[in-house]
Amino acid sequence: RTCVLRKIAERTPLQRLLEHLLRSMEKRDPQQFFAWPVTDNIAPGYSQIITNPMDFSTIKQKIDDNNYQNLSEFVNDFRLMCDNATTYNHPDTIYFKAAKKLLHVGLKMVTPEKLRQLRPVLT
Ligand SMILES: COc1ccc(Br)cc1-c1nc(N)nc2[nH]cnc12
Repeated sequence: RTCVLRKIAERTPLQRLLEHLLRSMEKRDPQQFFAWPVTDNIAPGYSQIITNPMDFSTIKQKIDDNNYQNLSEFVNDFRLMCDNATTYNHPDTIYFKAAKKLLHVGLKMVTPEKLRQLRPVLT
């Protein structure tokens, strides 16, 4: 009988910060346009136009894999996700507009002032 030692996934402080920010950002995407990877079925030719796809589920996986070394890498993926939507979609589409709004709201969550307010909550 092999006794497998289960490594309980302990969260680093950075992972806890990023998970909190991810949850807050996901709330600002009620239509869930950014919840999952964009497929070529949904958006014809997407994979040819967007070379570095990104979405919230991928960001979540990277947090769980402890793939982000710092906040900036997380913010870069968030920005990439929004920029992809404004690259592929025309300005008069709901996706372009949703991406612009989401980027703006999301970046406001990571200002020094907002992060200072978070410290006691997360530590
Ligand atoms: C996962 O993507 C979607 C899911 C459901 C629906 Br309806 C639309 C999208 C979507 N469509 C397009 N053209 N551009 C995007 N950028 C991010 N989302 C999208």
